Amino acid sequence: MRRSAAPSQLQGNSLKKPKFVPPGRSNPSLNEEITEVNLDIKLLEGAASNAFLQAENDSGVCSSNLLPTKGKTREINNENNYSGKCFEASAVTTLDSPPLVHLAHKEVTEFMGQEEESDSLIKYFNVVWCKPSKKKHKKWEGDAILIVKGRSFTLKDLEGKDIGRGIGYKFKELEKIEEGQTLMIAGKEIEIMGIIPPDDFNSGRCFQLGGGSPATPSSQAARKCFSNPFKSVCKPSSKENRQNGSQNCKPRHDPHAPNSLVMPRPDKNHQWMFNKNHFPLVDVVIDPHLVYHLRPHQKEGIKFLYETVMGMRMNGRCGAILADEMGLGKTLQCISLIWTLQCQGPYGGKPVIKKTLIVTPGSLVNNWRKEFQKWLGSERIKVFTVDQDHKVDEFIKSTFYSVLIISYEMLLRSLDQIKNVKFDLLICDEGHRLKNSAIKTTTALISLSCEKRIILTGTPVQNDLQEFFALIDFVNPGILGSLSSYRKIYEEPIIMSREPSASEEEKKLGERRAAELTCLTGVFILRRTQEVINKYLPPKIENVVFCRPGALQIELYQKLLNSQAVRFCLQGLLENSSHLICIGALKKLCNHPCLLFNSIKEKEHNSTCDENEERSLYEGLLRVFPADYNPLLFTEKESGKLQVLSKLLAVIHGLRPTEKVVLVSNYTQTLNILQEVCKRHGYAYTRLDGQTPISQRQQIVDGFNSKYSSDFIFLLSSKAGGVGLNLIGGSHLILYDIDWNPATDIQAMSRVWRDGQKHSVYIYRLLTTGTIEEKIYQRQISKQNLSGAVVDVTKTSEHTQFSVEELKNLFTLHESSHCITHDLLDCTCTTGKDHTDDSSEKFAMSGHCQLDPHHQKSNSLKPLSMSQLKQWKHFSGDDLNLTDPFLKGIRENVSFFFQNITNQATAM
Ligand SMILES: Nc1ncnc2c1ncn2[C@@H]1O[C@H](COP(=O)(O)OP(=O)(O)OP(=O)(O)O)[C@@H](O)[C@H]1O
Ligand SMILES: [Mg+2]
Repeated sequence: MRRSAAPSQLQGNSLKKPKFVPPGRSNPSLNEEITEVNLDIKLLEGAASNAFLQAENDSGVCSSNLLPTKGKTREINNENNYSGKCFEASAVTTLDSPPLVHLAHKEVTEFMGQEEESDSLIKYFNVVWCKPSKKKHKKWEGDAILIVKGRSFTLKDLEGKDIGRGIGYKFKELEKIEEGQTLMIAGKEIEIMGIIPPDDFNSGRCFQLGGGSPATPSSQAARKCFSNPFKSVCKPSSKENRQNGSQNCKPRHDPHAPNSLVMPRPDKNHQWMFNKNHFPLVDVVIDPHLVYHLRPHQKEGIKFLYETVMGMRMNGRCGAILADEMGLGKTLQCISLIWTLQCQGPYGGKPVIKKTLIVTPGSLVNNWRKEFQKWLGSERIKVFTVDQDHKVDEFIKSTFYSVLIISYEMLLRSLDQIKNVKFDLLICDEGHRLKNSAIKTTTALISLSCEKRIILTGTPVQNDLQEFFALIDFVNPGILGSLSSYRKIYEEPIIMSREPSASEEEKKLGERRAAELTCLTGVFILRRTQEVINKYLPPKIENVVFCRPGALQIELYQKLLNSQAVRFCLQGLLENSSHLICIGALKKLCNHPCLLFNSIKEKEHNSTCDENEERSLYEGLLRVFPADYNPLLFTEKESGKLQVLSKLLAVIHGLRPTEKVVLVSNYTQTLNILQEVCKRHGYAYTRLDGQTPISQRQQIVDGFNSKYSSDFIFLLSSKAGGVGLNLIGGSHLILYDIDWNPATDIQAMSRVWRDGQKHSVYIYRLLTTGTIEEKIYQRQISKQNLSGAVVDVTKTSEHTQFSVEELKNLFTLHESSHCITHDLLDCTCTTGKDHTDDSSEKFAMSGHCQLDPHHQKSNSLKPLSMSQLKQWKHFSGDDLNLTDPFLKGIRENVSFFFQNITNQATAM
């Protein structure tokens, strides 16, 4: 887009130009409400007919012109400067500028009669605007989008906000608008910079970069991002230095060697921006020592990271999100990048970075150190990990280390010191925790001046598009504009288009905006799914096991459902979060009745009057327990799941005595019970939960993974240690309970099926049949709201708000069903229903249902959908044809199984 003098005139009057912000730089001063962009088309369509009604209510309308009179132009002006004033447009012509069209008057009477002007007459233009002046060199104040339909127009700034509107112009004048023309509208002088194709408007692209493509440096701020990335490393050099430099300018490794991995060369534009000293171009070649180990997707990933942090993919924007699914080796890709940039660079071979900061969850600090050691040995890169005995000070004082690895918690504590260090590269591992820009960790990291930022995450966005914005804005600040403009331009249309009541028009707009957002952010986000490493991994056998509840559980469950508290919830009589207390009690009961017993006792001893609901929930429950009930002496048969678990452990131990089990729960109290079961059966175990000191975590993990370890079971709290851990010592993973957020469960399940795993992996997810656990599972697999909109945007964690209908469903026990999840699938097979031997045979022969044969079975770690679940094999617990030896061993207490095998061809 030709931009004439506008950008050059920005200098020196920053206060007045906040809206001249390219790639949607945020404009915090903008508080006014923004007109809904997604309704533009509607607005414009309605504009003609509603014009007079609107005018009457619009404070910006000149009252004397309320009823337009013949020969007068009506102006609607939203700008404060002009508010309430009737702007009489006058011809302002300068010698050099193109002739200014004075938009002239209209015939009001004609106006109403000419509504038939068709939709196809909507036109969009890029413009720059300023206050009217006769000066030759205009002081353009901002970019804007001019939308013209028939006789009406709307002028929007790049945040999507209306900054001017008008109706009633002579059709001819609006029709003949062309590039370079200057107009006076809405009290502003505008220059038409170019025509915007309708697609660019509908996609929202025109609001970014003033209509330029992401790869074109089209604006001031985009150029500003080209701040010399090498300035700290590659000092401006004298002629002499340059010559010396040139002599050493050979690639560090042979770019022509077989299997060499050479990074893409910067293009002319990049060279012009960053190689002012005209150093010779040198190939950046990844150390063959590393290349030897790299998987193909990792080679691609390194190229992607290299190009992104070098500002080669997007106008000097240096932030990247590597969102590969879990276990794809994001750590190795980053280590390769660090090692490369620390030793090499494209201009004269000068290294690009000196110091790197890696921020990671506490339990992974030592895992990073180990990975550096694993791939680069201890001599190449000197890595400093912060812990209680090794403080940031030590790193600062020494010139020995180039990489600082620190936990998020420690970062907050040492922020002041860290701010004093010049880091050239910042890597945030498990960076989805930065999804909230208000939290301390995010603000702390934002405050670091480092431009090259990488977020690593296996679960990029768990909740919503605003969280997605926070991640994007962290790595490439301002790229999506301010939060308010992002909401108007992307979030609202996308969400609106997914509402069942969305009109065709809204649907289309939402789709286009989603596509545009994907396109815009896709330049610096890379996500590969687990499929890419499947072939390097052993088979995975995933089972969902529906466990029959014990008699005590059923009785207590019914009592809970009949309690006054639950009844009030269902009648919508309780306003606060008492339904969560009911849900919590049911979940505890599913894990084991003794957990519920403990809660009741606890409430008995220290209840306050505002806990009436909880007491009413528990009323009469103690009588259901045996009189001498001792929670410490709990039995396995009291809980369906515990009974199955106990059998399962015995079967695994019996059939595969050398294999190990990772046993996961979300609750420490439940882990205590599971630990007690280990003790009772004499199983050697180790445990990692929120209480485990960070310094000990890696040791515990290493111990378990070691082939010399005698531990049979690893007790893991998914919330504390679910992310990032490598637990390949275990080949069986049992999820004892279920979380509302599928990402938590997926994270936990991904700990064992990853690179380095030698055995077939067995995953068991235990659910209590007919209970709330099944409902949560269904919610996990059926809720896909925004999935696929941008990245894996899955809105699932909203578990605090339920409609009465939803609560009714949650608070129902389905005693007679073998598996309500299967009942819901509308599967024609008779498995799980009362069936004869015949029917079970029929099912066994077909292996599994194929109700949806066109649906591709996916091995990716995305939350399952109902239709994917239909593809899984399923068996009732009493299926005589059950061949899986593990399932056979536990079938007695199981009402139903779902099973899915990945990499079956090589299944052992
Ligand atoms: N090319 C490779 N060859 C062999 N092993 C590899 C390779 N790449 C990675 N690994 C190993 O795979 C395991 C998983 O890697 P890593 O921890 O980096 O995964 P990740 O992508 O960070 O997953 P998560 O999202 O769960 O943290 C590690 O033990 C790592 O050493
Ligand atoms: Mg990781």
